[in-house]
Amino acid sequence: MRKVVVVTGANSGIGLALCERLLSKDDQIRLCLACRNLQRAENARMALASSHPSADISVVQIDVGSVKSVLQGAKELKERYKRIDHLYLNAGIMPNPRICFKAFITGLFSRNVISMFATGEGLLTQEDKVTEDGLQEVFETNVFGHYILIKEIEPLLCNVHNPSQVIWTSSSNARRSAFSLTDYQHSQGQESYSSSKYATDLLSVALNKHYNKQGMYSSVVCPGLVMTNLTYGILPPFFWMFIMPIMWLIRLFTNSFTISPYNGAEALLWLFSRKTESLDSRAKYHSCTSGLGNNYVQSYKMDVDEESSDVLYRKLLDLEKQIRKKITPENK
Ligand SMILES: NC(=O)C1=CN([C@@H]2O[C@H](COP(=O)(O)OP(=O)(O)OC[C@H]3O[C@@H](n4cnc5c(N)ncnc54)[C@H](OP(=O)(O)O)[C@@H]3O)[C@@H](O)[C@H]2O)C=CC1
Ligand SMILES: CC(C)=CCC[C@@H](C)[C@H]1CC[C@H]2C3=C(CC[C@]12C)[C@@]1(C)CCC(=O)[C@@H](C)[C@@H]1CC3
Repeated sequence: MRKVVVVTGANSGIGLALCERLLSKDDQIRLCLACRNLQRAENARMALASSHPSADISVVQIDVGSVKSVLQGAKELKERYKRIDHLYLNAGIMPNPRICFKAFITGLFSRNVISMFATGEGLLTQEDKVTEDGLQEVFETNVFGHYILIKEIEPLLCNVHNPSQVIWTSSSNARRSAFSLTDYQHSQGQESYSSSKYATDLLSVALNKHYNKQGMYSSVVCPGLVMTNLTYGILPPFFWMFIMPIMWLIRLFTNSFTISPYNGAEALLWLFSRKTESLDSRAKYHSCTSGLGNNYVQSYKMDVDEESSDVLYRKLLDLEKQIRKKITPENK
C-alpha cells in the first residue's frame, strides 16, 4: 500500500526540503502539502513535481493559525484519504524576533557559549498578538492548530494494525522556564516561541500516553539552526551572509549548526523509516551536521514530566471545547 504523508508548512524551508527528501527516498508515497497560501503551495508542488514527475503530490489549504481553516482542511483530508501514515506538524512562526546583544556578548565569554549557540537560550524575544480565535498567535500556530488537526483526523491516524506517526518540528529552544501551565499560551512574557516549543514537547508526551494503544505515535524533532525565512527574520539577510564563514567555523564545535534545510530535515526523514515500537516518547530527535558536513541523528531526553504533560493536555481539551462552541454555536 502506498503511504500517505501530510506535511504542514511544506512550501518553504525545512518542510519543503523534507518533501524533496521524502520523494527522493520513496517516490511511491502520496504526498500532501498542507499550506496556508495556495499560490505558494502550488509553486512548491510544481517544483517537487519537476524533479519527481511520476509522484502523487497534492495540496490542501490549512492555516494552522485559524481553527475554521483547520476544520475545513481536515474535512478535505478525510474526503481524500482513508488513512494517513505520517503527519508532519512542521508549520511554525517566530514573529518580530529581537536579539538581545548584551546577552549574546556576555554568553560569548561564558562557559555556556556552545550551548548558547545550540539553543539560542536567552538571546531572543518575540512580540506576539491575538488571533481571530482569541488565542495567542504563536501558541495557536505552533501548537493548538496542529492539536485540532490531529483531533479532527483522528480516525485517519488511529489504526492498531497499521500504526501512524505524528512528527512535530520542535526546537532545542524549547525551555521549561519560558513556559508556565498557568499561562500556557504565553500571553504575559516575551518568549512565546520557546514556550510554544516546550508546550509541543509536553503535548507529544501526552499524545503518546493517550493514543499509543490506538495506533498513533508522536515524536519531536529539532532540526538545528537552519537558514530559512524564519531565521532570516532574526537578523538582516546581508548580516547572515557576512557571518556565514563564522557559522561554518562554529560547526566545528557544535553539531547543531545544520544550516541548510536539507541537513535540517535529517531527523524528520530518519523518523519516516523507523518502526513505531522503537520510538522513545520522551526523546527529542536532533538533526546534526558534523564539521565535515556529515549528517546524522542524535536523541536526547527531554526535560518534561508526566504530570505537567497531563495538566497541559487537560487544559487543551478544555480549550478545544470552548473554541468549538464559539465556532459552531449550534453544537451547544
Ligand atoms: N529554522 C530554524 O533554525 C529552526 C526551525 N524550527 C522549526 O521548523 C519549522 C519550519 O520552519 P522553517 O522551515 O525554519 O521556516 P519557514 O518560515 O521557511 O517555514 C515555515 C513554514 O510554516 C508555514 N506557516 C507559518 N504559519 C503558518 C500557518 N498559520 N498555517 C500554515 N502554515 C504556516 C509557512 O508558510 P508561509 O510560507 O505561508 O509563511 C512555511 O511554509 C517551524 O516549526 C520552526 O519553528 C525549529 C528549530 C530551528
Ligand atoms: C552565529 C553568530 C556569530 C551570530 C548569530 C547569533 C544569534 C543570532 C544566533 C546564535 C544561536 C542561534 C539560534 C537560533 C536563532 C539565531 C541564534 C540565536 C534559534 C533560536 C532559531 C530557532 C530555533 O528553533 C533554534 C533551534 C535556534 C537555536 C540557535
